[in-house]
Amino acid sequence: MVTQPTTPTHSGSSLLHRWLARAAFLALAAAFVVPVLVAGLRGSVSMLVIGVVCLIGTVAAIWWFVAHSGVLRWLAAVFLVAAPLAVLLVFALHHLVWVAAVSLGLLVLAGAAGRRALTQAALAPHEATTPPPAHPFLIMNPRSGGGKVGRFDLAARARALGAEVVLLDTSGTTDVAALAQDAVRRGADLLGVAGGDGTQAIVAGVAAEHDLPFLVISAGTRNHFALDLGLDRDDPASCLDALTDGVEIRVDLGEIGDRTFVNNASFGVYAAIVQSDAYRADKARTALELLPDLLAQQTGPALCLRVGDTVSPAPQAILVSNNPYTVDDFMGLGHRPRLDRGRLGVIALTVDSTTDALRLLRGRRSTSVAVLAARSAVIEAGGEPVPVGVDGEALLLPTPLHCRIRPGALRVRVPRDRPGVRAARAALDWAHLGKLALSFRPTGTRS
Ligand SMILES: Nc1ncnc2c1ncn2[C@@H]1O[C@H](COP(=O)(O)OP(=O)(O)OP(=O)(O)O)[C@@H](O)[C@H]1O
Repeated sequence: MVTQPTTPTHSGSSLLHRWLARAAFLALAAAFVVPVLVAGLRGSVSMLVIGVVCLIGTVAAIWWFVAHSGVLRWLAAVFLVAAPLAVLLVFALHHLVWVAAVSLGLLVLAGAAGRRALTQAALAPHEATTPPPAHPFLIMNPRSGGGKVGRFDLAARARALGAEVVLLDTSGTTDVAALAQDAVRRGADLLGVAGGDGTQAIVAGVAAEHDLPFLVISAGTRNHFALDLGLDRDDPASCLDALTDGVEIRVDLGEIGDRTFVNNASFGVYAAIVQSDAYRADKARTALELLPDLLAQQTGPALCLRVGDTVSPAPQAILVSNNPYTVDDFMGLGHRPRLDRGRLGVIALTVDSTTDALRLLRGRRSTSVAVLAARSAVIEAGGEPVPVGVDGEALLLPTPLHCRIRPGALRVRVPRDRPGVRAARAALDWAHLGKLALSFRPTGTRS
């Protein structure tokens, strides 16, 4: 088996966000230096004094604001608001409102650049440059996504790029793990799948076992893994670019018993919802509306969830995910901004009454929902087998079931140019921004 050396690289995005951080500080400094300069050039003593006092005072106030709490922080905040107003007033009296306008513009620019820098930094995974694979092996499911393999001519395109392609015979169930293991024995140096997330998970497990890079081709219906990797879900052919112009990122894998999952394992009512047609079509609202009825009709052994010392004695639904979802919705229908945090996301629903069920519609704030992040979780059901959805595949598994995260277990080869992960608005943290501006190493590494 061949493993390629990995060379850390200054990825375009990490360079970009460090320069954005520096630009934010330059704009901030310019916002205060410009009025002082103009005052000096005009030879106005009052303007110069006010300008210098505000400049020095602002630097001190920023420090007080960042480094202290309580009254000192409040006083610093008052100064930070009052200083620009004082400068504005003095410059207005000297008919130089444009100077204040330029200053204000620079402040807005500093804030925007700073926020953008932190948002990018929060999302950009560390990329490594590795040589293109010499013997890529790809499994393609012609039935996935209603026939995307055929529609996008994926097999011919991949073969033209030097890949060995096996099309699944969907008249029966093909053992995709055995296919992948055989390819590794024959010298494959990359494994990939054009198909649903269930197939992605099985082959990703084999790739991780041999520390080989894995290629995700978004040819399924939902492509949740591809979405959270920042790949193009509308054009699966674009994923093949990774074969010729790709970089590697490392992501975590989830494990349930001896199976690998890339997205989630769902239990109880969640399992039913995840496998429903409404969910398959991404109709989150419809799936949500199913919930009260499903809870009322629920059958099967009672579940018990253990996460460290926390025990949920009788949840009706449990969702364990490879890294936590942004749970603005508790259905796990959101997305995961990072896949390399080394934590499982765990959501448990416990509903004792119809009122509770209705409260669930309020989402995360409902008292019926527990949201946790942990390295492992155990699901018990009195030793009975339970239905589980593993990356959307319906299984019946024996209990107790141990779930755990395998940090950085999977090398994923992605196209250098790709849409990327949807940005969540970052808070403007100047201390963090300062560190970013002064850093000369690539950021976005695992923490
Ligand atoms: N290993 C396999 N061998 C043969 N057929 C398979 C295999 N895995 C899945 N199939 C069949 O292929 C079809 C498509 O399944 P798959 O999960 O790949 O894609 P999908 O359902 O379109 O995507 P998603 O999982 O995102 O909803 C299903 O009818 C399934 O039964």
